[in-house]
Amino acid sequence: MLELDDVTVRFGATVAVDSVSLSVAEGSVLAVLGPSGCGKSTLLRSIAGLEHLDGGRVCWDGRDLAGVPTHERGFALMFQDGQLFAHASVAENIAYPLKLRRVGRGERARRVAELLELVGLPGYGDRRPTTLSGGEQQRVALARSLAAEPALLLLDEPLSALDRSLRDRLAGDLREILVSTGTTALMVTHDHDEAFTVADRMAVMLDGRIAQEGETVDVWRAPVSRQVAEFIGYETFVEGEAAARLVRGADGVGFDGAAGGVLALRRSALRVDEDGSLSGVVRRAVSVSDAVHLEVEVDGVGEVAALAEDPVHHPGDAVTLRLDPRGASRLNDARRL
Ligand SMILES: Nc1ncnc2c1ncn2[C@@H]1O[C@H](COP(=O)(O)OP(=O)(O)OP(=O)(O)O)[C@@H](O)[C@H]1O
Repeated sequence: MLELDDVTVRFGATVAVDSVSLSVAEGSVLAVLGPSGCGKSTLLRSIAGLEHLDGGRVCWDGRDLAGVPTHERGFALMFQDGQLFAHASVAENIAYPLKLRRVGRGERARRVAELLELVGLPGYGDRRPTTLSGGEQQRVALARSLAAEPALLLLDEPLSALDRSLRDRLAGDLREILVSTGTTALMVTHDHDEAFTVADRMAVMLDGRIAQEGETVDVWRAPVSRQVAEFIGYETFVEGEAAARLVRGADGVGFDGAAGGVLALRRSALRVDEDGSLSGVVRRAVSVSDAVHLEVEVDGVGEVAALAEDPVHHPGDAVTLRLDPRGASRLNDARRL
């Protein structure tokens, strides 16, 4: 089990990691999710032993790792660009950590075949990394990271260099591979969908601090602050009477406008529906791959982000919306960190 206790890392006047405490249980996957510059890579590097800690402790199974060099921690690292050795074959790349551990030739070949199978690239052993697609290269990098059966796998934006559709597919595969191998992992990413797909738990990091940590579904459903909500994809924020009006008649939200607080809504929470109880006027309509993104001025509420299935709505059109409570969350100010 990995435990971080008040970890702090400074670069001059910049506090890149500010008193971070987190744990990752054996066999589970934690995603540290945050915007560019929030300190997530520095946090990962400090776990790997690549940064000097200005405060706090990094412990593995109860043992403080201060003074334990990177190569003796038993952790593996995987980066955005897999950093494969271009001059070596795929099989040699994957076998590299095994060679370092003096695993014999026959056993190495057996493990390489097994790992290529695991990452969906059987028969690719003799290829050079430069002849592979970006997604295939990341699969090879993952196989190499898993070769030595690391106690902890540290993943730094492992899918960021890939295009969207490939990233979605590989995120699902990554999840399956980590679960099937029982790997304990910590992944840093700025992509909330990726965090949701790959991890069991999610820690949202803002300005060097952990703003919220919990099971991915819980963080997804109940962000503790507007900043966290915005970062995980909530787009509309309303309060007071406007919020009460929005949820009136929608079961399951239970928002009392008079009690204060903010109602956060994902775009998917407001859908065009001819039986919907909210009426408004379309201000903007943008078609995306499988839906239409609308901005709708709702009477007595203001402009909200909504979703339509067909591209039949134009600015100025009157529409009615239905609220789906699964995409709505009441931000609880009391729990704000
Ligand atoms: N070696 C360094 N020297 C000085 N400042 C640094 C150093 N490394 C990181 N920083 C600063 O620390 C802060 C956190 O950087 P870090 O790379 O950890 O963020 P990040 O969340 O991983 O961002 P990104 O997603 O853009 O990589 C930033 O303000 C950055 O400029």
